[in-house]
Amino acid sequence: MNKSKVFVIGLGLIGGSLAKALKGNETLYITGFDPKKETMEAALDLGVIDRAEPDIPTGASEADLIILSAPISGILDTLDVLAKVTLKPGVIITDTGSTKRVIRDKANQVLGSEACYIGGHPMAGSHKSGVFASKADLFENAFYFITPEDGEDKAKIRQLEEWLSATRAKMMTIDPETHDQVVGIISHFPHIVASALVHQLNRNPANKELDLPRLAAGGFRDITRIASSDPYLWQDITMHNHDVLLKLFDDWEQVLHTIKQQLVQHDSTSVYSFFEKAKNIRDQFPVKKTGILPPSFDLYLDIPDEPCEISKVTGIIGKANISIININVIELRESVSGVLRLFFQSESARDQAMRLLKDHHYNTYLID
Ligand SMILES: NC(=O)c1ccc[n+]([C@@H]2O[C@H](COP(=O)([O-])OP(=O)(O)OC[C@H]3O[C@@H](n4cnc5c(N)ncnc54)[C@H](O)[C@@H]3O)[C@@H](O)[C@H]2O)c1
Ligand SMILES: O=C(O)C(=O)C[C@]1(C(=O)O)C=C[C@@H](O)C=C1
Repeated sequence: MNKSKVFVIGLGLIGGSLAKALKGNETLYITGFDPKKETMEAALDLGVIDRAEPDIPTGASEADLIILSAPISGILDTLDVLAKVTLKPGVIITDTGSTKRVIRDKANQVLGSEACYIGGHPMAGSHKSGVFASKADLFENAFYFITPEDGEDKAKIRQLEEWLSATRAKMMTIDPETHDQVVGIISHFPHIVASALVHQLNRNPANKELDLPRLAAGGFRDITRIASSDPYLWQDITMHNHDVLLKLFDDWEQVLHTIKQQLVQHDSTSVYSFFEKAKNIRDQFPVKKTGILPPSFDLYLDIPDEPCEISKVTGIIGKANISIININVIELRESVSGVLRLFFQSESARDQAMRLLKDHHYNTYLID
């Protein structure tokens, strides 16, 4: 069979996950490049790609689809490199960058008019980075933004969507400007807020004495999970969506100012409305299977108070190559058996872990 060649440039979390998903399509042959030698080797060893390319021009010149999945600055640099390569006629170039306007402008500036660049952005990810965190099902049920230019050849858009359909994501066409505003609200600004909450905790004098992270319960952990993301990636994203974010700071300051004034004035009715309105809106969010806010699938189990009990549990799960995204020990005091709460990224991972632990005679249960 004459396979179409997909060349993935940047084999981290997103490039690796896309490569793995696209490998599920037998009509595609996946090649890859990453400037980090150890990432290339790992991508080959893990079977993420079929072939490692020695450099970008070599891989790009043979490709039918080129996917740019480096950090945004790397995507911009790669466009400069691609501009000097003789590409196959009909090749489609897409990217996964978290902002779209800057990349579209650069593609228009450096690629010839015959080149077909169609922007893309899968709306799923993680606070983890790198090829080892990549997963074939990362994008399942998530939205996948496609940002073609007005007048783009419809057959090309269909072809790209068909190749990307192996991700089982939901394709949505949007223009780059609207895209950047939308992701500013639902992704970029929340990352700033999550990191700001961590800074707020850290600078409070009580932190020195009481070690506040130790005391923080689920709420603080949930809302700040994304603050564990790669700082370089988020410097890069926020600097490339600068104008949208500055406007959102104005909105944010207004929201905080309003609730602050209500508290200053002891206006309990308005304070109630503040929380009630947010709850009503939040409660109507559609339930997601995976995607923008990957839910955690939690498993509880009783553990005896014995040395190394937690590492025994994580060892059993780790051996089966199942990732635990978080662990919480509930009421484990000396000589008293406790409850361990394990968080998984998917229902199937949680259920598999449950079966394994049952096989090892642990008492496991689910709580809604
Ligand atoms: N992390 C997320 O949740 C998420 C979600 C959707 C989209 N994105 C976007 O996808 C892209 C990749 O993000 P990621 O999370 O996979 O990051 P990552 O750090 O896991 O992977 C990036 C990879 O690109 C490589 N790289 C760095 N500079 C390069 C260059 N100049 N040319 C080629 N490769 C280069 C790195 O070595 C690394 O392997 C970014 O543009 C990001 O904005 C990220
Ligand atoms: O789930 C996470 O950890 C993410 O940060 C994923 C997330 C997001 O903010 O929702 C991050 C960046 C993207 O471009 C798309 C998705």
